[in-house]
Amino acid sequence: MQTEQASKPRLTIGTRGSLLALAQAKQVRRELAQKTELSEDEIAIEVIKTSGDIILDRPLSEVGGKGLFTKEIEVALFDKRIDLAVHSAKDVATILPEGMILPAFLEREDTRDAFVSLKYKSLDDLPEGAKFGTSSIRRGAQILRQRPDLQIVEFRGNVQTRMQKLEDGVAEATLLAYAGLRRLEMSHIAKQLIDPTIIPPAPGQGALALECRADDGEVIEWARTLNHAPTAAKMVAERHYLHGLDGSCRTPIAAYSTLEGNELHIFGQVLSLDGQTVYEAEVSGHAADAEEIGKELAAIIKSAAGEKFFESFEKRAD
Ligand SMILES: NCc1[nH]cc(CCC(=O)O)c1CC(=O)O
Repeated sequence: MQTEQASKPRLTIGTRGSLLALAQAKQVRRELAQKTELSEDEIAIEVIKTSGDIILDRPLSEVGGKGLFTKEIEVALFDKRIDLAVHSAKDVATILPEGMILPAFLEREDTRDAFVSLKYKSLDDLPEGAKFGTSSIRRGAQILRQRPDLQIVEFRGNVQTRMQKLEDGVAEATLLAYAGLRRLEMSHIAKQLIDPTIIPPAPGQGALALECRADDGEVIEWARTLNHAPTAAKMVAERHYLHGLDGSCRTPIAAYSTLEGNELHIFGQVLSLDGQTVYEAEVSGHAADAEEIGKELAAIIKSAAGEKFFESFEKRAD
């Protein structure tokens, strides 16, 4: 672990060490310095390795499980080695460890997935049977739904590693969160932005979540200055929807929510791994009822798909 700046910081932010995670932590430090009495050099950034960063040689769906990219950071929060964790909201499990809260969600970036390829301009443009790289079961299922002829290949690692894999011919194309590309100033590598009404993103995609100890009043107050209420309403709906479906990261689950005035709308999609079975539904309501809206969407999809459909994912070998 390394600590950047500040010999005696007033606040220590914990983050994963990827370029994307560091960019996100620095954005939070910058915004805290603008909106609170803290200055940038009073805020340290501590890099923490998570199991998701360490276990790189196995498919993500096998390593799976909740909190793969967050657990070690939460342990550091608990041990008071850090005071505030910055996460990609889509990596945060729907149930937090005892004593932790999410005091704020930052304004959401573009939620869409981006099609990235060296040779091809769009998903439709890929030749018959081409190799498509992704370790996300959601993206794999959604791609196979659109293009059953494609061959899904395992594709782990950070954005730079995945670009190298495209160069090496491991796959002809991949999908990456456009928000991540923008934060890395790499949005130019996106060849096509995917329509979220056809391929909805992962719940939480594109938003940053802050996590801290539930009894740390000062940090909660600082963190709340960064909260973006419309984003928070969408996160509440999307996270309750995911929880209602038991988002164990082994079921392909997607959601796309929008907010017009106080009217919150959420579209949910659940697929079989091969993309051949798809359940979709949508629910609208007042943003203040975000929790109920998310739960209702999960209940509708759950009853349409049936318990057996969800159990089939849990039983897959580890
Ligand atoms: N699972 C890894 C992960 N977690 C968050 C992002 C992107 C950034 C975001 O959604 O805010 C990514 C990479 C990707 O999906 O391309």
